[in-house]
Amino acid sequence: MDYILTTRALSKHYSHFKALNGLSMHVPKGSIYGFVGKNGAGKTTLIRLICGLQNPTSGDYSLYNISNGSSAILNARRRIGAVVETPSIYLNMTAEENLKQQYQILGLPSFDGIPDLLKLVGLENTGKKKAKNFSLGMRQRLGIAVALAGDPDFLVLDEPANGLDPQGIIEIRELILKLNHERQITVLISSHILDELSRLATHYGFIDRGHMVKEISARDLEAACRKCVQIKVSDIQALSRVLDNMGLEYRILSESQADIYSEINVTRLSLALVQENCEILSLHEHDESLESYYMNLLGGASHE
Ligand SMILES: Nc1ncnc2c1ncn2[C@@H]1O[C@H](COP(=O)(O)OP(=O)(O)OP(=O)(O)O)[C@@H](O)[C@H]1O
Repeated sequence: MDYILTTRALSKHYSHFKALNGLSMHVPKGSIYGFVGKNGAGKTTLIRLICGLQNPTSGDYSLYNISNGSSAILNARRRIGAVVETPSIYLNMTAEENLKQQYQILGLPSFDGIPDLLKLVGLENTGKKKAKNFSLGMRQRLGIAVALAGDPDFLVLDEPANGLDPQGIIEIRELILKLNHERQITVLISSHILDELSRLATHYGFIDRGHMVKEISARDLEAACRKCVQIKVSDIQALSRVLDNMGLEYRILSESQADIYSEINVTRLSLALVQENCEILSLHEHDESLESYYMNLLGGASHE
């Protein structure tokens, strides 16, 4: 797989405190990577390191396969657009003035791209309105427009939905999806709002106390979180025959247990099993959402 960002044993210590502790991370090209962790887990620290705002204590990382030890890392970083903590915008300026300012900072030859950029983030009709009079969602979108000024192919967003109202959250989500689908921009989003992330992310990295607990694709996570009915019976072969006859999808786990993935009619199933002299010993629904998957992971991590 082609990776935009990889880190190897990346650590950042503040005196004796390990904000990042041997972090290993892989952001695939074209992905929307949900970087998940509770407050203080080290998400912003990782972002600050890859943006070159701080140096690692040990370990290393690569952007576009260029190691942070190489002088070419400066060029690789130019391909990143980032909104870290709060959007870098001037509140006394309009959206257009903010973008002009950023174009000048980047030394871009003309302002021709600005109207398109304003349209892309849905701020084309804000005219003379200054950013201080924008809603939080509009400020966040302006911050993203500023981050997009250099035409990056890797966008890094630190908690982009923080403090936004439901409408603002939807607008940011749609913008991120558009950038990813239409412009092939790889996106790294740090967040602890799992429900929102689950609508976007193609990959996840779960971080706890500066350490990567698990990286998993959304597809694999969905399979791991798949809803099913867990059943325990006295005769697994009889169960298998009945489920085959009913055309249901299932997986045998042991001599007495199986997971049934299709929706079942419990009465019909139990009547059919009675015919086969097979007893149901237990039956319950298993639904592991992203939230509980995460809680289970962290529960596991805290006992390491
Ligand atoms: N300059 C610093 N000096 C000392 N400790 C720091 C410094 N910067 C960050 N930390 C600590 O490192 C830890 C990780 O911080 P970081 O900001 O990366 O967490 P985070 O996962 O982004 O959480 P949040 O969502 O709260 O921003 C925190 O405990 C924080 O207090």
